[in-house]
Amino acid sequence: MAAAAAAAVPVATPTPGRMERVVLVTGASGFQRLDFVYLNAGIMPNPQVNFRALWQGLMTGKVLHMLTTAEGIMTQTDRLNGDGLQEVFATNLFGHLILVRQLESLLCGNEKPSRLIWTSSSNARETAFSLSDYQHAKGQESYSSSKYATDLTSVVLNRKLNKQGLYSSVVCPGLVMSNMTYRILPVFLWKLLMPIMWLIRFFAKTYTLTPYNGAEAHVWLFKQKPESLDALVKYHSCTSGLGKNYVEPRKMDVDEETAEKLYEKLLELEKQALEKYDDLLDK
Ligand SMILES: NC(=O)C1=CN([C@@H]2O[C@H](COP(=O)(O)OP(=O)(O)OC[C@H]3O[C@@H](n4cnc5c(N)ncnc54)[C@H](OP(=O)(O)O)[C@@H]3O)[C@@H](O)[C@H]2O)C=CC1
Ligand SMILES: CC(C)CCC[C@@H](C)[C@H]1CC[C@H]2C3=CC[C@H]4[C@H](C)C(=O)CC[C@]4(C)[C@H]3CC[C@]12C
Repeated sequence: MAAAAAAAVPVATPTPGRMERVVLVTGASGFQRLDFVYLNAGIMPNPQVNFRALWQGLMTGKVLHMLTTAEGIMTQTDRLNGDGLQEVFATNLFGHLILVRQLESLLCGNEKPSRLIWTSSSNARETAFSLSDYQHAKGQESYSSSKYATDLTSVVLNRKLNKQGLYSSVVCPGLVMSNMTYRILPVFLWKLLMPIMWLIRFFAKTYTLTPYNGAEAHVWLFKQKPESLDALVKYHSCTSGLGKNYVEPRKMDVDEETAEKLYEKLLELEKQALEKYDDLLDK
């Protein structure tokens, strides 16, 4: 059991709507402690790319920023899930937070520090997020909002739980070919674009393109001492034009007061969700 407990535990993080799976997947009672939890599940439903804006970006010198962050060129349409929550918020952030809170006793107060590693994105943007609409019911940038809320949540978790030996980090894997990106453009088009993207990579180092390259920051973080990491930094997987992988730390644009306020709202929502699913939880 000690060996199992010392291993990194990859968990699919279900949305609260699939609360049964939280208990099933964690099998929490079988472990004495957890060293690493990677929080990676994510969705981007109904993505729309504004190619006209991308073209204008080319004319105005903003194209590289657009190609790496998708700022100003991507929108999504979100919907409510079966629990009455915005689906992107619930999947990309809230489901993970519920999981973390359920695992808190295994993550905190251990001899060795425990680690949370959230897959965020360079698409996270403050202007897409609003405290008064933290689930992003009103806008069309639910993905960006959910990733910004993820960054804020990680910052608060560090403030609250570092003393108890829990450290949280956020990473961006860069642009990776995955099921998510294959829903943005068809696979054949991405394949045709590949030579162009290899060229773009000479200028945009976050064009990691493969899951292997995209995992560079995840693997790098696994090897770092958590005390040496900066809670206000996002760790980006990068690949050079010649294909060498490395990690670039970049300061996040986060306000700690907003982070605290968001966390209060998340805890309130968690309380409501747990009351609703009380009978399913392993007590
Ligand atoms: N691809 C990219 O360019 C980038 C991706 N990211 C982030 O990386 C992470 C992984 O995405 P990526 O690999 O690209 O995309 P994929 O679509 O390939 O993977 C998403 C994963 O999330 C799981 N998932 C989705 N919804 C739920 C749910 N409700 N409950 C449980 N699991 C769920 C999926 O499981 P299943 O298949 O069983 O549904 C799947 O394993 C995401 O957080 C994404 O935002 C960040 C930056 C860039
Ligand atoms: C010549 C090609 C590369 C043109 C492709 C245009 C768009 C389909 C893509 C340009 C930028 C891409 C993205 C940037 C950031 C990603 C972000 C980090 C993420 O988390 C999910 C995917 C991205 C939004 C991605 C999506 C496709 C682009 C908009």
